[in-house]
Amino acid sequence: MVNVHCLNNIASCGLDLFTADYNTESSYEDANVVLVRSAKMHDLDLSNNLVAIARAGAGVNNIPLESCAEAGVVVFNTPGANANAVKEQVLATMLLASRDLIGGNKWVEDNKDDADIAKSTEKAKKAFAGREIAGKKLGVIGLGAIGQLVANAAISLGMEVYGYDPYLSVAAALNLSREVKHVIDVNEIYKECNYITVHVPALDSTKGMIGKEAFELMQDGTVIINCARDVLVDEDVIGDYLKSGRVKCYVTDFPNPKTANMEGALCFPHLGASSAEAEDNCAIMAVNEVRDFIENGNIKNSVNYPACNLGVCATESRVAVCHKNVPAVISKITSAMGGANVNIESMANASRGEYAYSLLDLDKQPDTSIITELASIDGVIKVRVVK
Ligand SMILES: NC(=O)c1ccc[n+]([C@@H]2O[C@H](COP(=O)([O-])OP(=O)(O)OC[C@H]3O[C@@H](n4cnc5c(N)ncnc54)[C@H](O)[C@@H]3O)[C@@H](O)[C@H]2O)c1
Ligand SMILES: O=C(O)[C@H](O)COP(=O)(O)O
Repeated sequence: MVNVHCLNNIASCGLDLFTADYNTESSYEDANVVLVRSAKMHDLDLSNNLVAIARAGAGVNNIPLESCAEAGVVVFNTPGANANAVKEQVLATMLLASRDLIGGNKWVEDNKDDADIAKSTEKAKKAFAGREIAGKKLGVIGLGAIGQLVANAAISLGMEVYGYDPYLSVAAALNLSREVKHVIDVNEIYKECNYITVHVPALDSTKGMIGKEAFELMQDGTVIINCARDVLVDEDVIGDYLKSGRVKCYVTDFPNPKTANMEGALCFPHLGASSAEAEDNCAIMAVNEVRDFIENGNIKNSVNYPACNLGVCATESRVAVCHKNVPAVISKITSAMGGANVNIESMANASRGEYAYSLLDLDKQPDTSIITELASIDGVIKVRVVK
């Protein structure tokens, strides 16, 4: 039985994909697999039973990736599974920041008992007039799963789109409209664009990336949309730029006591991925990744271990080894197998930074003594008999 613990609610259509071999009611302490959305895991212990964490979503800044790698816990996310939901939220907030639909709606609420509301509407409406987004310039910072969808949709809505992503993947580049102006200096976006939307992960290198220097380059009336993570924008200084009018509106999906009380900030309670479709997509992708890892040892969409795939095991046994990416580990593993007269029929190995992963298909079931021997090799982190 494989014990699964859900730290957040995970859509049932995903959980339903687990067979009777999985117990989805496990405690966190007993879990072999953890499914999570945004729950913070940095202060949680990683038990020896734990082999995988699947983030049903994109951002993994709530998970201690390095400690997990060090403990042989493979962390997965679900790239692109909630991208359309965020794209739609960005488009909606761009319109809300341009036309005062929220103010207008509030006016109707406040005047709902006025018998002459139809007449007073025509006088009141000028207070809520706005601007159109067509013909305006949108800068998209980060052209991954979400950024590319936002950029392409904005082109369709008649905007002039600038895109910046120094690490743009080939797949993302192929999906991007040719009409998107790909800039190599992000300052071009800060200087030129009326709307700026950010879609990069929260990393040490991206924290505070939209700060004083960026605000100083912007035009008056710039709209900034942050449906990625609060730490990307320097929220200690943006209030000053909202007051001066340099920034017209700061849309954030990550309210905190500062921004929730900031005039000119339009805050939402982390709704980007909260569509039924995105929740289903993420749950299904997360469970499929976990099942392939548990049942076959294969790794796809990990954020701390390399991709590695040997398909479905056709030999007597398969062993998976999480290890350090250092010399001689693999030769010691293969020597241990040879010494025990176990033949390796096929093998896959891949590395990612300091960590590596090996899958070995064997002609017979290895004794527990061989598994113990493998686990004791210097540099080996975790050994699992998959079959
Ligand atoms: N509000 C929400 O509910 C919600 C939902 C999904 C994702 N997110 C956030 O949005 C982020 C992006 O999601 P995604 O699915 O597009 O991820 P992604 O990994 O597909 O794309 C991220 C892109 O950012 C680029 N990038 C990294 N550093 C950069 C830098 N310094 N400058 C410019 N580009 C840089 C990468 O090359 C990549 O193309 C996530 O990490 C998460 O924090 C929020
Ligand atoms: O990074 C993500 O995928 C989003 O921030 C969504 O988070 P959620 O799953 O908690 O809604």
